[in-house]
Amino acid sequence: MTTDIVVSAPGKVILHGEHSVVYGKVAVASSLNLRCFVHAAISKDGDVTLDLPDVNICRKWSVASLENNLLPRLELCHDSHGHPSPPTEKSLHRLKQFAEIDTEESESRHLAIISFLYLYCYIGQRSKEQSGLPPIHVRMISQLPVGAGLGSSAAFSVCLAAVLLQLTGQATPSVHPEEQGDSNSAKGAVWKWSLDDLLLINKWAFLGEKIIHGHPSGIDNSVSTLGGAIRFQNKQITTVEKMPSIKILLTNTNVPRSTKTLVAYVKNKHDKFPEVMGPVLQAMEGLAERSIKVYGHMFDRPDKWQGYSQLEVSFSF
Ligand SMILES: Nc1ncnc2c1ncn2[C@@H]1O[C@H](COP(=O)(O)OP(=O)(O)O)[C@@H](O)[C@H]1O
Ligand SMILES: C[C@@](O)(CCOP(=O)(O)O)CC(=O)O
Repeated sequence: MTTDIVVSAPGKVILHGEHSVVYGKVAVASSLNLRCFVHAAISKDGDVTLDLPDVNICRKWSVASLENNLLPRLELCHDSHGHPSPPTEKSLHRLKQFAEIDTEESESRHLAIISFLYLYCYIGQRSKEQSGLPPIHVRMISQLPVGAGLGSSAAFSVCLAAVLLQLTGQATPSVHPEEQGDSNSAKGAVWKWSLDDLLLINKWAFLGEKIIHGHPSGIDNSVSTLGGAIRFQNKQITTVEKMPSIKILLTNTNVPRSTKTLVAYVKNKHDKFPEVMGPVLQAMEGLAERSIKVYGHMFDRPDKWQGYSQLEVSFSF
């Protein structure tokens, strides 16, 4: 059994279509060179530990209490497409009770605990390695600012899904043949996931995102799982093959905000003013499609400056 692993996943920037992607419009996102790292191991003390120093959380539970007091009280069901469903109202209440989180007013950072417990129970009970839930120690550290729109929650969810699937034998990376590292051991080697495993990780990471976000489009977890740049619409992912290397200045205002609250704010506007919001979302899609073409031209031609001025038109709208 795998006992000691490190996994990382990148943050993202949504270049076009932030928010409109939630309403099925085309969006473009690119991964960033800022990553979330998780170290996970089978623990020797028989406990489950969740250590999240970035959000000042460290919790420990015994496997026995998780198996006896939480797992049997959760409604773990699949939707009509066979995908794992987010917690029902009842399950959410029980998760919060178990984690001793205020059931009425929980902070966004506490959703990381709920997400962990739900994914741990759901994935853990399907373990191919052992009967019963595994005792594990999980520590996560991120280079991404939390709540700054760079996909910290998605990178968190991707790392979480990947380590849980790997520790329970449901997904296994293999050493990349051309990058073996030290020939006597796997140390220094580059590990790669198969596409099937990546899609499995993405599926579970989406569940984590649903817990933290409410109603995510799925773009963040998809680009964080697959890397590179993607075009995304209604859960359909296409790699943007002709993506030029461009410079983007990202500024952290140091004013954190909750994506869940912002998405709910836009939904409220959409519900109240559909005749205004409809054309706005359509226009955003037009800009996304136009920009994909500009990226293609920039990729093909060595003189990128002309492309930058065309991109400026998209961004200045
Ligand atoms: N490094 C981390 N450690 C623990 N939880 C994290 C971390 N990064 C993100 N999260 C979870 O994601 C939430 C932030 O998500 P969100 O509001 O969508 O911001 P972002 O735009 O950064 O994704 C945090 O409150 C926490 O629940
Ligand atoms: C606002 C939205 O388009 C992107 C959210 O990104 P972030 O979690 O704020 O980094 C929501 C979504 O696509 O699910």
